[in-house]
Amino acid sequence: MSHKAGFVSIIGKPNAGKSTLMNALVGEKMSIVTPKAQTTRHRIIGIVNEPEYQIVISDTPGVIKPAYTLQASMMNFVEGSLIDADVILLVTDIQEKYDESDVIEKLRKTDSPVAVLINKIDKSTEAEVKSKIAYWEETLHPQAIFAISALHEHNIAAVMPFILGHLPEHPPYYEKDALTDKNERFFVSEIIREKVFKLYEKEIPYSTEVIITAFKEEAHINRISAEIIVERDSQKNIIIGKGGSMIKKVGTYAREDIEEFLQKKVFLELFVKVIPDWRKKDNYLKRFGYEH
Ligand SMILES: Nc1nc2c(ncn2[C@@H]2O[C@H](COP(=O)(O)OP(=O)(O)OP(=O)(O)O)[C@@H](O)[C@H]2O)c(=O)[nH]1
Repeated sequence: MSHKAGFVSIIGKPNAGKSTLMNALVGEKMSIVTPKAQTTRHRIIGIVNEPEYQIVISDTPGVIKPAYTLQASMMNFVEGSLIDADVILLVTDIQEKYDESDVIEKLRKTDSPVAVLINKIDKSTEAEVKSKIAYWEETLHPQAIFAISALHEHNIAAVMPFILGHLPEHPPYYEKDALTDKNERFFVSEIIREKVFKLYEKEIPYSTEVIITAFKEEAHINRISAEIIVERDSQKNIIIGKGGSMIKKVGTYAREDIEEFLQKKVFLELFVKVIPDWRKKDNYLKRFGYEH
């Protein structure tokens, strides 16, 4: 029996709905989804496995002009994901307010087949959809254009045949029962980071990193310790909140989701640590997994 396998990269502006689309395609809550821009920092790989094919999907950080070292390193992931992709899915919010010319520039340089996915059509009229389709036809001449709602899983089924049509014959790259190449610790830190994104405002989420410092698996409970890293004492105070009220909320919400994810009882301990200007320091970026 012939087998197809290949790499699909999802790219687009911050908040366009890339993570939501990947979750819809992979069918599991794989990368974190929040209403704030730039929550996806790493390349996350989700894998769709069927007897006759294996699709490896990367969800990339939103394309932005880098303002500091962390963002420059985030953009390296995007460049890398365009080079090794068999299929590129460009996700664009139908109400996009950002200038998308930098994304379009990147795509003009690639030889891989591109589909434009006009997302969030649940928030628009038919006339808006038609005019957006015409715009993308004209601007990029992609191999295909789909009008979708990733959140409501509308028209997602149409994307699969496009992907499969462009996937080369190839043996599987990963074990056929693999869902992702990231480990449980990674997802646990992502869940905690998601709560930080949801509970704090302004620059706080962007100044934060979460490190899992202990992960002990016992028969009926996992004991997990994590550090929330911030850049300044003032941010530490905000993270902790009055009498520890805020950090308690982070801990409670995160623990509930981690228990659901691991299907096990969890004891979660959180610490807040200040590392001045960690986002500008190469050694910390490296340690936190942002290759440079
Ligand atoms: N109404 C509507 N909202 C959507 C749809 N798809 C995604 N969203 C919402 O848009 C927001 C951003 O979605 P994400 O999937 O996190 O976007 P992203 O492109 O991965 O964002 P970054 O990781 O910041 O680059 C979330 O609040 C989603 O629920 C959709 O089809 N319709």
